[in-house]
Parts: sequence; structure tokens; C-alpha cells
Amino acid sequence: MAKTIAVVGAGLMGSGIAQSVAMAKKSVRLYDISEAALEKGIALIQKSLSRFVKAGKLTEQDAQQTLQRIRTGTDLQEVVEGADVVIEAVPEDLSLKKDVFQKLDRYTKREAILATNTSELSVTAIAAATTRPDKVIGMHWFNPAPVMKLIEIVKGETTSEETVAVIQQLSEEIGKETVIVKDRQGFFTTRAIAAHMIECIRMYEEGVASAEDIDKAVRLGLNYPMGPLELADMVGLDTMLFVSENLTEAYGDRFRAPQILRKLVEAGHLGRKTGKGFYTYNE
Ligand SMILES: CCCCCCC[C@H](O)CC(=O)SCCNC(=O)CCNC(=O)[C@H](O)C(C)(C)COP(=O)([O-])OP(=O)([O-])OC[C@H]1O[C@@H](n2cnc3c(N)ncnc32)[C@H](O)[C@@H]1OP(=O)([O-])[O-]
Ligand SMILES: NC(=O)c1ccc[n+]([C@@H]2O[C@H](COP(=O)([O-])OP(=O)(O)OC[C@H]3O[C@@H](n4cnc5c(N)ncnc54)[C@H](O)[C@@H]3O)[C@@H](O)[C@H]2O)c1
Repeated sequence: MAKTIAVVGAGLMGSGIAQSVAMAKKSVRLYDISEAALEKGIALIQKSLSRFVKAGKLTEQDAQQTLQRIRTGTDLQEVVEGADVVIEAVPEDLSLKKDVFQKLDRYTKREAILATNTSELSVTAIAAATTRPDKVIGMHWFNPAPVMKLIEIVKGETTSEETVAVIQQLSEEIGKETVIVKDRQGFFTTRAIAAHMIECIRMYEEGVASAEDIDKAVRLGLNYPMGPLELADMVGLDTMLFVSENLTEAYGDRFRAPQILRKLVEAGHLGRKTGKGFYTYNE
């Protein structure tokens, strides 16, 4: 059984993953490259925990204990060395992920499992950067991680059945459902949602309807919980662009990023996390 979990990257997803694991009463070590990034991550966790408390799903004491189970640090080796499972959630860039996995391979015990939260990159290529490709796996979470019910488990070409079983059990202990998919660019869920979101952004760019009406149409007419533009702002437009570029390389033009997405990213408007994307936020 995986007891101690390390999470590498304390951004939108890493913070939510650390919180979800700590809510399941496991010890969590959380790494990021700076104290400032860690502080941001902890602030996101506090905000989310207080939503659970407000909704009566968690007591104030549970929330405090959850926070206490998360230890942060900026020394990667120190953070990951005792971990049974490491979950990586750094930006969606294959060379960065390979570099991080090479370090994780050096710093963790031999039996530790190394999981990536990549949205669509090759788990097999990330595994090949290590000396334990059988212990590398995709553990794809959904945003917001503490609320969404699914984990998409991605079995790389070299991932062992034992590794799949450990991650399946860990996901269950955290209270998530799982699906197991092949390691193909975009897996199942990212390829499916990207097709929808990119086409909706394209229609926004063509002026087919306003942002508000596109989101309203999808929420009320198609019964999705969120419209595609508000969801893109929640996911992060930088992540959207990385994903779109990688899917385009794999599958061609149907995933090509609309100009408006590229321009917003170039302007530093990355969605909710910067206060502006398709919409403006004052949070
Ligand atoms: C081109 C490339 C595209 C792909 C990009 C990459 C994709 C990526 O890899 C995968 C993804 O994530 S894909 C994206 C996948 N994600 C999606 O598709 C998300 C789609 N959206 C949704 O599912 C819903 O809108 C939400 C669940 C976000 C909010 O629910 P809502 O009904 O609209 O709003 P509500 O009434 O406010 O909240 C409801 C309840 O949830 C609670 N709560 C919320 N946030 C919380 C938090 N952070 N903490 C704690 N709690 C939180 C809240 O307290 C409330 O509890 P109550 O007890 O019922 O009062
Ligand atoms: N945003 C989403 O909705 C979503 C959902 C599922 C999966 N993902 C995937 O999760 C991963 C992270 O996405 P995010 O949205 O949390 O991004 P983010 O930009 O919010 O967070 C990334 C974090 O990684 C840190 N970081 C940068 N370089 C690092 C390094 N070398 N070592 C450790 N940390 C480093 C940054 O400081 C930042 O805190 C990506 O692979 C993304 O595709 C994102």
C-alpha cells in the first residue's frame, strides 16, 4: 500500500492533487521550484478546503489536519526520497518532464512508482528517461482535482501490471473512480475534450456568437457543467496551447490552436490564474 506520496509541482493541479491525497489521510510532500510557488499552492488548498467546510463536507478540524499532513520543500531530493509514489504535475513540456523524471529516478528508492499527470504527452517517452520504465505510469487527474471523480490511468508500453494495480488501489483510497487507457497522444479524455473546446474557440474567433452565449449554449443546450471558454480559463490558456500544439503534431490540423488562443497566451492572459483570459476575473 502506498503510504507516503510526493507531489512535484504545486500549481493548479499539483496543489489539488496534494490536497486530495491528504484528505485521504496520507502523508504528502509537496515540491516546487520556489517558496513563492509553494505559498501559492498552499493558498489554493486553503481556499478549496474552506469550500468543503462551508458545504458541510469537512469539519474545520479535518481541514486543519489535512493541511498538517502536507509538508512542503524546495529541495527535490529531500522531498521525494522517502516516497512510495511520486506524482509529477509540472508544466506540459516533454523535455522538462523527462528532466524531472531523470532526477526522480536518482533521488527515490528503487521500488517507488513515478506517475505523471500529463494531459497528453507520451508516458512511454517519459518512462524511457528513467532506469525503471516498468514503474512509470500516467495518473491523469481532472480539474478541480479535489472535486472531480475520475482518474484516467495511462499504461505506457513498458508499464507493468503491478504498477497499474498500485495506482488503481491508490486512486480508490483517495475516493476516485478509474479508467485504464492506452498510451496514445491525448489518451482518451484530452483528445475528446480538446476537439470540443478548440472547435468552440474557433467559432468564437469567427464571431458566430459572444463568449457569454457560447458558454450559455453549451451549459444549457448541451447540459455540460461549464461552457468551453470558462472551462478554458479554468484549465489555463498556456496549458491549452501546449496541449493543442502537441495534438496537432500527432493528428494534424483539426487540433491547431486558433489565433485568439495564441494571442491571449502571448499577452500573458492565461485565464483565472492571471485574472484574465476569455473573461476578466477580480478574485
Ligand atoms: C485544448 C486542450 C484541452 C484540454 C486541456 C487539458 C485537460 C486536462 O488534462 C484534464 C481536465 O482537467 S479537463 C477539465 C475537467 N473539468 C471539468 O470539465 C470541470 C467542469 N465543471 C464542473 O464539473 C463544475 O462546474 C465544478 C465542479 C467545477 C463546479 O461545480 P458547479 O456546480 O458549477 O459550481 P459550484 O456550485 O460552485 O460547485 C459545486 C460543488 O463543488 C464544490 N467545489 C467546486 N470547486 C471546488 C474546489 N476547487 N474545491 C472544493 N470544492 C469545490 C462546491 O463547494 C460545491 O459543493 P456543494 O456541496 O455541491 O455545494
Ligand atoms: N490545468 C488543468 O486543468 C490540468 C488538468 C489535468 C492535467 N493537467 C496537467 O498537469 C500538469 C500541470 O498543470 P497545471 O495546470 O497544474 O500547471 P500550473 O502552471 O498551474 O503549475 C505548474 C507548476 O509547476 C511548477 N514548476 C515549473 N517547473 C518545475 C520544475 N522543474 N519542477 C517542479 N515544479 C516546477 C511551477 O512553478 C508551477 O507551480 C501539466 O502537465 C498539465 O497538462 C492540467
